Amino acid sequence: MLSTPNIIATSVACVSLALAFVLTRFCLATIRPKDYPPGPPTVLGLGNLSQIPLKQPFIQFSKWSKIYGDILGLKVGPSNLVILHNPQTVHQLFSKRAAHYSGRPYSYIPNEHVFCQHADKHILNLQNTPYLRKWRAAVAYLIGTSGLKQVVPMQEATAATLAKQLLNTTPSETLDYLKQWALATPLLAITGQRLEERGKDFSNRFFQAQKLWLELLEPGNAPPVDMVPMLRWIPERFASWKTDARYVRDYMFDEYASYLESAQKLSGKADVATPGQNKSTRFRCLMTKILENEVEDGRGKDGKLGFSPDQLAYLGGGLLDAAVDTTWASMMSLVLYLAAYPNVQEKAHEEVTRISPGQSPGGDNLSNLPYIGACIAEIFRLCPPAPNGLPRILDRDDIVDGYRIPKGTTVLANVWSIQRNPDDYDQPDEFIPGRYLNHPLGLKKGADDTDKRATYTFGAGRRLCPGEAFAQNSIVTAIAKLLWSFKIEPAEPLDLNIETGFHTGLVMGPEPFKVNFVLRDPKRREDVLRDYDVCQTALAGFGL
Ligand code: HEM
Repeated sequence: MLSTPNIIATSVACVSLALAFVLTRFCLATIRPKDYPPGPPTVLGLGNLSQIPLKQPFIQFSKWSKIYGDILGLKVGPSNLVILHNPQTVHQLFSKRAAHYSGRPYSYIPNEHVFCQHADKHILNLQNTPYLRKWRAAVAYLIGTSGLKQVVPMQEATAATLAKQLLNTTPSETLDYLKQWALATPLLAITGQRLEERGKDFSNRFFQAQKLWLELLEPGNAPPVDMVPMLRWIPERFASWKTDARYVRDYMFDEYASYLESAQKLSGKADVATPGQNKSTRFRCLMTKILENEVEDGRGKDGKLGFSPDQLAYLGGGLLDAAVDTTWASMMSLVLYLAAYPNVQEKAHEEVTRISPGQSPGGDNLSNLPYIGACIAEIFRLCPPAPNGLPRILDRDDIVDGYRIPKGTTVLANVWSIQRNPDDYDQPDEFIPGRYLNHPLGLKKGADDTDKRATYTFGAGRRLCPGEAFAQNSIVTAIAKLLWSFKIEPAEPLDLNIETGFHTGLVMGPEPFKVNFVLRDPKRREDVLRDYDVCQTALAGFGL
């Protein structure tokens, strides 16, 4: 029999041994694995964690890629992080090997404190499963190039509302109107709700939830609960991330349900009889269409596209959340650059007045604006709202260009760096929209275009953003109407420097700036108001 002191000594020794084992295992896991892609030397216990800047890490990744190569391997504590810096590898992994590179990494806070019982329904968290394919099939048809026609009047109406609001604004209010516009368009198209009817409280709650949500998702803001599980047990009064997560969860829970409710109401509505048209003009938002199973060639009628009410609520809510901040950031960058480059703005204005001399542009005219399209493409290249894209998780061991990438590695594409590569783009740091008129991918003469895309701002492969065409149309419509009526003038010196003039975070956009929207001609005030009325009448024709 052991005496009490011996039992205590043995227990202490066992616990110490167990702790030493866990610690050693942890430290060994922070060392670069064999044949892993090269990167800066690691520190025992931390890997490269202490060397990765929290602000705009993509700039440091880009610098490292010049030293260690296009496939950069880092250790974030015990986890593996691989960052791709060339389009061919992005294509090879995200498109050709999509079966293994299309899941999203697990993260404790979103899963256990935000999505909770709905973790298997939110697009941000969907893994590479048959449900992801069903989700994307329903959405791709409705907001892809072919399904977008019905949304055009909504995009025109929210753009006309923005122009009307900018008639009576101060430079400090401008960005707020752009923000409301970025929410109004997808809110109407996806959920059938009009922002005017939901009011300021809803809009405040929406943007507060987005802000907290993006902060929670941004590495370094919340404590590293994925790496140090003990931190999960800290009580809420010492862990503000728990309060923030609750705010976001409640927003999703309440508002996603309200989106479903309005979609259901629209589903029950009778057709609207519009004089001179024998076809139904009743408006059905994207969620209503899915509810009615009205998808390409009746594919939905056999039940394959059926979604449960909770699934549909999270489909619409997740889609809306993904649409707003990204579009707002792109629109702000575009306004910022047009104000800073008056020559480019003049050329874009001339293009709009050429195709629509007497009235604010709309309808088919909007698909005939190559220079404005080039300005937007150039903004996507220079100021991608997600400079590192969204992370993918590798679901098996893989060999890439001779390097071994272990299962469970998080893989990112450094979009910012890829789109500023001097081998591909002339004067890559300059705002030169004309490059997209000279070459469909904006590439310089002689650059290899194999497996390259015009932009990586919307990602690549199986998880490519399904809202690309929707965002593009919304921005063209709004900027064309604004440039037709207004001149955008700086109200203060503008900072275009990515390190000082742009905020960091999961969605990157310009720091607040001030510009004036000056009417090009006092007579245009009437035109703006008339355009607003025309667009409102068009909405009424859809029963809205
Ligand atoms: C300029 C505006 C936008 C930008 C820059 C943008 C960018 C992105 C990026 C980088 C991704 C990740 C892609 C990947 O993993 O490869 C993404 C995903 C997504 N985007 Fe967008 N997006 C924009 C607008 C929109 C809009 C308007 C919608 C909806 C109407 C939308 C819906 C989504 C959805 C649902 C996903 C998740 C797809 C998935 O995980 O399978 N986005 N977006």
